Amino acid sequence: MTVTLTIDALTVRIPVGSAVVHAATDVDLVLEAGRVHALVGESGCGKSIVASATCGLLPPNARVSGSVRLTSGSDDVEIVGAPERLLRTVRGRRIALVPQSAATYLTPVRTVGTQLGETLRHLESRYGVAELLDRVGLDPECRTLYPHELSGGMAQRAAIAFAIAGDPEVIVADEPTSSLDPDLTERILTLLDGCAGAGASVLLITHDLTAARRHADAVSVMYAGRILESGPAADVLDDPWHDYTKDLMAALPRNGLRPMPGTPPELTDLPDDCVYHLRRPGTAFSGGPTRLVRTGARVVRTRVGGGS
Ligand SMILES: Nc1ncnc2c1ncn2[C@@H]1O[C@H](COP(=O)(O)OP(=O)(O)OP(=O)(O)O)[C@@H](O)[C@H]1O
Repeated sequence: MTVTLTIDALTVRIPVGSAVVHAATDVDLVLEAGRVHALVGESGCGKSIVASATCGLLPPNARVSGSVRLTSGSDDVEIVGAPERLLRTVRGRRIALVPQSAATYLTPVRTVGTQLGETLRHLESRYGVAELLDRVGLDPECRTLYPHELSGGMAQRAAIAFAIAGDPEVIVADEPTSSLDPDLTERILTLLDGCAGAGASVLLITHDLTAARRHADAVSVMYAGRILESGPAADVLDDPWHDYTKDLMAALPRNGLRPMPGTPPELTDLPDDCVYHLRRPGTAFSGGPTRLVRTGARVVRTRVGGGS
């Protein structure tokens, strides 16, 4: 059965003291079954907030509008605003999150094996503890370790084992390889490819544009809470249309390491419009109202009445 996760006009505002963080603005994303969709963009642009929203795990004081809809045949579940008892039936079984700070999700006083075993029983999983640890490249002996005995990379792999335990329809992996060496990175990304190959929708949040190019079918580029460009990964990353994506690509070592202009903005009390023109004066894509314009399989945020 084809399952999709459709994020539609997702907007998240988080009050912090007397200010408001514009953590996500009008985010549209469609995750299709059997495909890896990469979400890229600089630190603090809102990628993890989108990840949390897909699993109903936003901070309790967040103000959320828009929709995150899981569709499978005639079964339609809306995540935004769903009661916790419904979310509990969805998390792990239908949508699983590989959190960015993997170690903090484990209970410190129980071994990895005990916690993973409980998760497997709860999800009525078809896997065993040793089998899952092996799939993520961990020695099955790791079952006897406590979370504080895991390195950052081991904790990340343990988090992936928890996420895939229930064969979820959607896997949201928030920088799952940031603490791993190149070999393990490749192994984990290949494992996620395999999950997509078996029918899952995978959202891969990453700073690694080369990995996104190699492993993702589609990519969305995010800046200051907004999607600026989306489309097939090879098209967008080899031939970017938006100036922001061009700047990101030009900053890669293989493209000459040209530094990004300026620095990313604070997301506190941003104006209503896209703000990339403040970093790159003269860009035709930002500076005034913008909207996402579709051309074939590609979508690019374009200035209304003056875009390129
Ligand atoms: N619990 C929270 N309360 C208030 N603001 C938050 C909270 N979580 C995230 N933010 C803010 O929301 C914005 C987006 O953060 P987010 O973590 O989603 O960025 P990111 O793109 O995932 O960054 P990175 O690549 O560094 O992980 C940032 O300004 C961040 O400070």
